[in-house]
Amino acid sequence: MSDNKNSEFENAVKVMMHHVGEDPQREGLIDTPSRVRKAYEFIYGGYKEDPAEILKKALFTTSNDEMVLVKDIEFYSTCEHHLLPIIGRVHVAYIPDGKVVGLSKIPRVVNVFARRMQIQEQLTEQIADAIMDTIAPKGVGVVIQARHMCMEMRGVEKINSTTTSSALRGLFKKDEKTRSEFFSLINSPTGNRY
Ligand SMILES: Nc1nc2c(ncn2[C@@H]2O[C@H](COP(=O)(O)OP(=O)(O)OP(=O)(O)O)[C@@H](O)[C@H]2O)c(=O)[nH]1
Ligand SMILES: [Zn+2]
Repeated sequence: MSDNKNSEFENAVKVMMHHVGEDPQREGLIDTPSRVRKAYEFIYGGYKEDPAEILKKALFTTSNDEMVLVKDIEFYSTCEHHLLPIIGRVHVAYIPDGKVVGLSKIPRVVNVFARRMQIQEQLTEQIADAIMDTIAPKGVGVVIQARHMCMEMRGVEKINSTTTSSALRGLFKKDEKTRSEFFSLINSPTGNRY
């Protein structure tokens, strides 16, 4: 970002601090606007990345056509209404059709979409659609379980509620057996992790 844009952002942070009753000039806050800018550049770094490009970097030919599930991918996002954290885990499964993707690319794609201003349902769908469009598998299933800080720290103040959303494509939508296999794998305990 240019110096001009950086100071524009940092001035906005000072305005916000002043608005809530702080003195942006007090010693402890002097460097805060630039820290907030750097934190935002990371937290919203997903706008600069292309999920299709990430997935295409590691596509391998296969004859395997059984379900692949990457479970418990933790993520941090922010809701587009209050810019407060959404904290949760994503489960992503797909059934290959001639191609498998490098496993690490799935959490990478989760990060790209999570590091944007989001609502949970859209995040769920974007992950499913990116995999469907780029790998062209027989089907994709994505489930997200998350906590919304805008429902905990403020607003309705419910600290124990969890929101679950799902996006099903191809066989995961059409075939009852695939869908139940997916949900039972998600719900089965991971045990000691191997
Ligand atoms: N569907 C959906 N809603 C969300 C998500 N994150 C936050 N919200 C909701 O977005 C809504 C925004 O509602 P508004 O009435 O415009 O905002 P508000 O006055 O701050 O609402 P309260 O949170 O109820 O105080 C709230 O009900 C939030 O709970 C999300 O990921 N998905
Ligand atoms: Zn919110």
